[in-house]
Amino acid sequence: MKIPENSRFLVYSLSIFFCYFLFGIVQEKITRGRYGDEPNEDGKVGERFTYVLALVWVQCFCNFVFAKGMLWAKKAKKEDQTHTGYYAVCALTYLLAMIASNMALRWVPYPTQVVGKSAKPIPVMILGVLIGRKSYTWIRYACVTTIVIGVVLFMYKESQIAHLPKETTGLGELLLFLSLAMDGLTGAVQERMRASSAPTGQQMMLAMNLWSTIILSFATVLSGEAKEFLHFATRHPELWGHLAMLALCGALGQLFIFLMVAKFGPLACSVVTTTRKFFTVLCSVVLFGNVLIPRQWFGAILVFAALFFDMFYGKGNDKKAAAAKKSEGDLAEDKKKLLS
Ligand SMILES: Nc1ncnc2c1ncn2[C@@H]1O[C@H](COP(=O)(O)OP(=O)(O)O)[C@@H](O)[C@H]1O
Repeated sequence: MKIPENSRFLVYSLSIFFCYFLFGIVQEKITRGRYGDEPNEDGKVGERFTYVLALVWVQCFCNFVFAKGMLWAKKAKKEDQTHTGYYAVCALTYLLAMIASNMALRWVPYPTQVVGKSAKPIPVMILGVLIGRKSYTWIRYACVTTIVIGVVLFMYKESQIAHLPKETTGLGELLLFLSLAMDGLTGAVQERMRASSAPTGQQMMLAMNLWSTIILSFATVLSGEAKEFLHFATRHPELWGHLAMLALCGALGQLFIFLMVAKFGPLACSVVTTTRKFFTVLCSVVLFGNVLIPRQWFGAILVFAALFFDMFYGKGNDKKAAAAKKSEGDLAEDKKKLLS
């Protein structure tokens, strides 16, 4: 049965929202919770889990196994012809983006990191044009920029930031910038894959996680984190249950991310993941009856207006822009042939 494009977009988006909502809860449990009942130096009971590289390794490995299982159960119509170099580069930029944004948390507070990362669609769009050879109309540029401005206005919280110590080394901001640049590069390489060999979501998921697992295996073993992680898991076996939950939500969420990237492109995917954070906060505002300040109302209106406008006017125009770019290219080619 052929599912209409709009319904498919909605199903993928809602699945991403749902899986990453659960993923966030389990991730918080692992990284902010305490394991065991031994008293600690900080006076609190229990040990904290601090093995970020190992945690990402587990996720990438499980995602790889999940994608392999999916492709085993239902073979793709054609072999994946994508250049291996694309996958290796993409896995590296994707990992660097994740590591940089995690490291930034040492210097900037969590709300700042979330607000900073909300700008993701902008580098994805710019590098998509500069490196990924994509073209967009001015309507799409305007809508995506408006969505990002709206989300930032909505999410920014002065109160939480004002209470933090003002040690502005600029390193946290630099890492956030680096992370955004890496997100942009990941999107740009994915655009090239789509244009050259159009792999399916499952094929992309399989290859990218294979490369990520390989890169991270070196990193976790060489840094000594693999050993420490295994000791921690042996001391606190309940961690395995939490990791299994995290891996399941993460693999399902990532499947829909890759289906979205393969079918609708990395820009659409980054808009969905960015608005996901906005909708999560909006839902909690509605559920807990929190009051919005005028700036947040304005931000929310901007997001909705730009999403609707883009839905009706953004898409068809991208095709026109691509066609215009192609005919410009053809014209230049004809001219060259005539002159030679
Ligand atoms: N274009 C993409 N390619 C591969 N994975 C992606 C892409 N976009 C998002 N993801 C995955 O989805 C997760 C959630 O994305 P997102 O909600 O934007 O969070 P973050 O701000 O941490 O990047 C990322 O950690 C990453 O694993």
